[in-house]
Amino acid sequence: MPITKAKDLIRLRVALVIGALIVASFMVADFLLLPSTMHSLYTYDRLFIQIPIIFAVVLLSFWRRFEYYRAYIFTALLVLLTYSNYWLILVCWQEFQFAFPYEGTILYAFYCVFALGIPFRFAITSAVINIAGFIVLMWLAPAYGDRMPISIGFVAASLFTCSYAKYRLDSSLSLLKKTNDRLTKLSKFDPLTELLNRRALRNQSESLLAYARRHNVSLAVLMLDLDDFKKYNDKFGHQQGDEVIRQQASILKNIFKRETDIVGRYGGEEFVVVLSDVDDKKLVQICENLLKDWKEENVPHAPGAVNAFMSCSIGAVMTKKPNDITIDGLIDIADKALYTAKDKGKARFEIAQM
Ligand SMILES: Nc1nc2c(ncn2[C@@H]2O[C@H](COP(=O)(O)OP(=O)(O)OP(=O)(O)O)[C@@H](O)[C@H]2O)c(=O)[nH]1
Repeated sequence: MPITKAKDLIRLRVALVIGALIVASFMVADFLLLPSTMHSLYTYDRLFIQIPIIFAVVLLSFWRRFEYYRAYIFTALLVLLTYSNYWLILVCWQEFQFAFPYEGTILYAFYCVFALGIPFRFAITSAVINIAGFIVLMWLAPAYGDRMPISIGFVAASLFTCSYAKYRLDSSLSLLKKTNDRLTKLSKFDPLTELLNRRALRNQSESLLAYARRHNVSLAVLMLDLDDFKKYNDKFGHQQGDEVIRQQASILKNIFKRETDIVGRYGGEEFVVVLSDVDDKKLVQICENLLKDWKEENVPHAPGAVNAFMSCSIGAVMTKKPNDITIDGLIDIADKALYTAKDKGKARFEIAQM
C-alpha cells in the first residue's frame, strides 16, 4: 500500500476514535440535562448503538476493500448515527414528554462530511435522507412545539449548507489536482514531443542506474542527433523542422516500449535513450532498427545534406558493470561516439567500447 494511503487510513482511524470520544464526552453534559428516569435509555443509545457503530467502522477500515466502499461506509455511518439520535428524540418524547435536543444531527453531518471526508454527492444524499427523517420525526414526536418549523428549517439549512460547502471544497481540490497534474506534466515532459525533458530524463536515468546496480544488469545509453538539421530548417522552415523532431520522437516511442525504457529529448534535435538489461547484439539491432525506420519514413532532405532523405546519427555505449560508472559518464561516452558517427559520414551508428 502506498505510504500516503497508509497514513490517510491512520488519520481516519484517529478521527473515528476522536468522534467516539466526543460522543462519550457529550454523555456527561447530557446526564446533567436529562431526568434520571431517562438515563438508562440514553446510555443504551450511546453505549450500545452509537459508539459500537463508530468502532465497527474502525474495524471495517482494516478490510482490504475498505478504500473502494469508503464513501458508502461513511455515509451509512452518518445516517445511522443521525437516526439513532432521532430514535432517542422519539422515545424521549413519546415515553417521557421530554424534548431531547436535535443539534447532534448537525454535528454528525459536519463530522462525517469534513472530518471523514464524505464526497459531495454522498453528502447531499445523506442530507436529503436525514432531513426527510427529521420531518417524519417531527410529525411523530412534535417535541419542540411552536419551534418545530424553525427547527426543521434550521436542520435543513444546516445540512444543505454543509453539503454545499463540501461541493465548493471538492471543486477547489479537483481544480488544484488538475493544475498540479498539468504542472507536473510540464515540469517532466517536453511539450513538442511529449518525451521526458532533460531534467526528468536525468532523474529517471539515475533510478535506472540504481536498479541496474542492485540487480547487476547491463545499462546502455544511446544518443541520437538528426543529420544536417540546420539545412532542413533553413530550407523548409522551423515549423516543418518541428514536425521532423516529432517524427523522431514517434520512431523512438515505437521502438522503446518496455516499462523500464527511458526516452527523452536532450536538447534541440538531440535525443537520449537509457536502457537496462541489453546485450551487445541487441544494442546493434536497436541501432540498425532506428536507422531503418528513418529510411522508411522517406522524408526528403534539403539540398546539400549528406542524404537525400532525413536521417539520424547514433552514438551508443553499454556497460555490464554499472557500479563503475555514472549516468553523466555514460552520456559523455555516447556523445563522443555520436561525434565519431557524424565524422564518419552521418546516417550511421557508433558503439563505444568500454
Ligand atoms: N525546428 C526546430 N529546430 C530546432 C529546434 N531546436 C534546435 N533546432 C535547430 O537544430 C539545428 C541544429 O543545427 P546543428 O547543431 O548545426 O546541427 P546539424 O545542422 O544537424 O548538423 P549535424 O549535427 O552535424 O548533422 C539548428 O539550426 C537549431 O536552430 C527545435 O525545437 N525546432
